[in-house]
Amino acid sequence: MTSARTPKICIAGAGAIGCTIAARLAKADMDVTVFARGATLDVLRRDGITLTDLEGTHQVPVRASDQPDFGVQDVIFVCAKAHDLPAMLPRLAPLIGEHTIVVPAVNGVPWWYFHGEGGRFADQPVRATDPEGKLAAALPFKHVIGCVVFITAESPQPGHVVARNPHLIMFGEPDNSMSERLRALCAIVERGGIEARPLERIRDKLWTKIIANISTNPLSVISGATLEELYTQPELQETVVAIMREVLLVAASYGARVEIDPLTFLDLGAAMGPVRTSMLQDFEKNRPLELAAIGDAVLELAERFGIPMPVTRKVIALARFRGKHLHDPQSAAAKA
Ligand SMILES: NC(=O)C1=CN([C@@H]2O[C@H](COP(=O)(O)OP(=O)(O)OC[C@H]3O[C@@H](n4cnc5c(N)ncnc54)[C@H](OP(=O)(O)O)[C@@H]3O)[C@@H](O)[C@H]2O)C=CC1
Ligand SMILES: CC(C)(CO)C(=O)C(=O)O
Repeated sequence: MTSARTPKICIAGAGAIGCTIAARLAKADMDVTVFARGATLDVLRRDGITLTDLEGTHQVPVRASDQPDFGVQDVIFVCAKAHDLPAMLPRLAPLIGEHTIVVPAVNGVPWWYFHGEGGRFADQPVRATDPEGKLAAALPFKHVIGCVVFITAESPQPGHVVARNPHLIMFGEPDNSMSERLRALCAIVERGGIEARPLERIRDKLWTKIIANISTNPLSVISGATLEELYTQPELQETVVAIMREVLLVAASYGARVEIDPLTFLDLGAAMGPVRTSMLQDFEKNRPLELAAIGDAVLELAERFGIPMPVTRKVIALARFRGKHLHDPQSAAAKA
């Protein structure tokens, strides 16, 4: 991002998070193009995005394409599930120029986690998130700005999204610097009415979000519970807290400063209301579950320090079992 002209922004992935960000930025008259596909692409071209958030319902026209032929972009928000990135990221190559910023708005341990900061594991891959090294090969690390998405959103039908909590995204350079481009990115996002915070230690907040996701998303698939239920019902709360304690130890081993204790987590999470996690939404739509980035990657990082995670491991396995059997037409779960 180099000049004072209106920045070109691509939102790649037109689901719950992608449509929320795209609608907010397009509504603020920014130069937004959505990289979408299938039925969603048709809806976006015809009706634009219909976003319901705390400010009401907005119908926002957007440009949309399934071909990366709309020129080099200043910022690309990658808004797909972690397991879809190896197919999506290489397709975005024509949109990436020397100064393009790429922001993966994706839950879990990012594939770039060990890049930029130095330390004991410097430049090592996260195998669970980038098993074949396709992401590292598709995108030079210098383009990446990390982010943590604190938005809750659901897409009941293509091109429609409901996001009823306040919108907050935290951003940070992988090398922890407070760069010009980081501040410029935050200014763009703020113009769209999304609170944007530039951080010097993005990994601290990544861990905060990882703790939220790993302690609730897989358990929501097993139980069908909302965030409010997971954080308040005694039968579920005990497992949520056990997972949080296990992950806090891993986060601390990597030097992360997580300021929220498990009890405060419960209060904050319960206040989010009857939200269905993105993993529960995927389960109900019979889609693959984001367990590699949200679950396996944390187990992988724990193993490097020899930290056992018995509760977390079992809950991930149970969620995987449910997901797998829902996809198997012969299973009782699929026939039910
Ligand atoms: N939903 C939420 O409340 C939150 C989600 N997150 C995280 O944000 C990320 C995005 O989640 P969410 O928006 O919920 O996910 P969705 O599944 O709603 O959206 C993902 C979108 O990406 C599209 N997509 C996938 N692969 C491609 C491709 N190769 N080319 C074009 N489009 C593609 C999908 O298209 P198609 O439908 O055709 O498959 C879909 O529209 C995830 O990591 C999630 O964990 C973070 C915070 C909260
Ligand atoms: C809403 C929240 C925080 C639940 O863990 C989330 O990130 C998700 O649904 O994936």
